[in-house]
Amino acid sequence: MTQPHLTLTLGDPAGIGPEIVLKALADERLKDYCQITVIGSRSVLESTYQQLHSLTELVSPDQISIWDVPLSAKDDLKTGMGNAATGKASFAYLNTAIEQTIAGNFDGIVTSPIAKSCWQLAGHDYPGQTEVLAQATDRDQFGMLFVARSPHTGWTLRTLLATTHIPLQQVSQTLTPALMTQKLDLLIETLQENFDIKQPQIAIAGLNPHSGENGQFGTEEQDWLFSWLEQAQTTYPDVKLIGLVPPDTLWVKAGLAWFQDQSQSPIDAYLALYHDQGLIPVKLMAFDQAINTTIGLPFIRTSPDHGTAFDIAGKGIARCDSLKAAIELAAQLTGTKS
Ligand SMILES: NC(=O)c1ccc[n+]([C@@H]2O[C@H](COP(=O)([O-])OP(=O)(O)OC[C@H]3O[C@@H](n4cnc5c(N)ncnc54)[C@H](O)[C@@H]3O)[C@@H](O)[C@H]2O)c1
Ligand SMILES: N[C@H](C(=O)O)[C@H](O)COP(=O)(O)O
Repeated sequence: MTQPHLTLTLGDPAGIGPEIVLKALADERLKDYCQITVIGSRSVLESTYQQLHSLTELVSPDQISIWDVPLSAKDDLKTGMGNAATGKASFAYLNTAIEQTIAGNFDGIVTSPIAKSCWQLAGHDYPGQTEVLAQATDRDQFGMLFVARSPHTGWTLRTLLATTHIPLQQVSQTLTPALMTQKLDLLIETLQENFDIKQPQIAIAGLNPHSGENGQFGTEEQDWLFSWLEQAQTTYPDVKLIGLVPPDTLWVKAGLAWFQDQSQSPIDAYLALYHDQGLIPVKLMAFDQAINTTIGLPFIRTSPDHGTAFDIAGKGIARCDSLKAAIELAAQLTGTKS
């Protein structure tokens, strides 16, 4: 089987993207999994290399495949200071990757972090890269799945977010039976098709404290979530749906399976109802291992679970582990894409 040819976008050029790209690609083992072409500014990679190669191990830009998307001469680039120019540049890197992947020149996309605020400054009103990818591929059913394999026990934590970049006060009104069904359908398809888990066990979080405590602390569970779950279990007799688990204890066994013994949790995936309900435990346990995987696209797209880290950009101390894990997962899943 030929190796997948992935494209890796540079992300916001003022963030840690250029540094972690050169750090990750310094690992020769990645060549065992895939070919990689970086899409971004060659000059930014060269200046990052000049600035940091004496502090940390980096691959030289002349040793890697780069699809150069130059910064415009007037772009004001200061490492650690995202702005409209860096937002414009990172938006262009992503769109070039999408165009070339749709054209069949790449098998999948790995995206380095962008700053949503810089996209806004550049006039691109998207909540993130996920929505750009979905719009460009005409997909209205897609999901944000975080995948992380424990370096302690080998157990894999998978967490799908039912809602993502919306204000907390909008979560309850955004959650509907149709949305939950859409996300659960995608999750089950992904577990069965891409992870070869034919009869998955999926835990679903409640929304309110203690899942509403019989309506005492909120009524969404009683009003519709419990009946939706019952219906969903009937729809999927081969899948074990567990819930609505009170969110404050939902992750306890995941923690034991992550740090102590994988048999502590038989759960193949967690369905969290909103961004931080799912990502606080993911990033607490697995910050350096977790991979953001967009499900529902016609091609594989992964991304590290962290952002542009403007506060440490240019210091040579950013870790590339999550990016490397994203590259490895993209290579692995490209082979299984149905
Ligand atoms: N995948 C993505 O594109 C992605 C993910 C999350 C946040 N963001 C965006 O990034 C910007 C900054 O977000 P934030 O500050 O909330 O989160 P962040 O992940 O950029 O940083 C949070 C903290 O973690 C540290 N950190 C992050 N990545 C690290 C790494 N690889 N190695 C060492 N330390 C690391 C940072 O120094 C910072 O202290 C925002 O605009 C946000 O929207 C993008
Ligand atoms: N919510 C993700 C995280 O915290 O890692 C990230 O912001 C996703 O954003 P994109 O849609 O731009 O991948």
